Amino acid sequence: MIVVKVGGSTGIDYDALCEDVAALWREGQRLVLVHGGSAETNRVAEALGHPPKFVTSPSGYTSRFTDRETLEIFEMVYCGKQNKGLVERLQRLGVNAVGLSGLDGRLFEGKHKDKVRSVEGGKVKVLRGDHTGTVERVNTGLLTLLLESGYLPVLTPPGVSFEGVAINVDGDRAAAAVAVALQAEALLLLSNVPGLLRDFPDEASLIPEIPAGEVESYLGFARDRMKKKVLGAAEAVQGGVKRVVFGDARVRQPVRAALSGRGTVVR
Ligand SMILES: Nc1ncnc2c1ncn2[C@@H]1O[C@H](COP(=O)(O)OP(=O)(O)OP(=O)(O)O)[C@@H](O)[C@H]1O
Repeated sequence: MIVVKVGGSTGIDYDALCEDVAALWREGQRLVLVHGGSAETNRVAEALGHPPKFVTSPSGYTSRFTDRETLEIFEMVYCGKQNKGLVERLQRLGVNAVGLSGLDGRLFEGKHKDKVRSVEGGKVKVLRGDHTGTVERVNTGLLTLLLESGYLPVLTPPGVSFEGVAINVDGDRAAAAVAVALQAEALLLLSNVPGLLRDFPDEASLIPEIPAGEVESYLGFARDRMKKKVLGAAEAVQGGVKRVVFGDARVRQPVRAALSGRGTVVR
């Protein structure tokens, strides 16, 4: 079992990704696909007159402030355009893909965080009305049911709170939770960079390998949202996933490339 998370940043080649996924699936590789949609969500939010707002916590993590309207735009893009775009590509390639959000069947369940602390102009402010959370429980039973019946699950945030409210969860960390829940042999986090760069955006500064026990000490190289990927990788290896790869989703055969060790390999 492998879990592949493909981001939603600009430059990602979704056709190449789906061709690779479909070929591997036909060869018998069990797989779950998780995806993002941040760039398109920003574009649609601007177009709808509700521009995105990002907050940086005192510990340096950046996240989308998700009020109810943002959550609805987020769902339109993640559960709509992005999810169905991937499912359609896979269906055209003969793979019976099923697209679900973390709300469906309580696939990604966690605690609703209504408040977020944000550093603005050197001061810490508390913002209320946030719909975010962290995945604490994965509905493994539903995933197994689908996989055992021959369906390829294509999963996306949002998740669901214990009270049944939609919450924006980080896609990389959700993918890590799925990989741990399914005891996957590998988690591939594919985005629009070659891997974790020591000196972002210099692509020649790729870090080829990170020992599993030292992932968190590499957080310092990651800026803004890359930090969540590094955190997700740490959570996956701590949860028993043997290998995590930060790979490039702009290339042909991006899944095979990451599986063969191209990118940043954590093990
Ligand atoms: N040290 C670094 N190495 C590589 N990328 C970095 C680094 N620091 C910051 N980044 C940024 O992290 C981005 C990848 O994270 P991001 O969450 O934006 O991507 P994604 O997973 O494709 O999107 P989504 O949030 O839609 O799933 C890169 O596009 C890059 O701009």
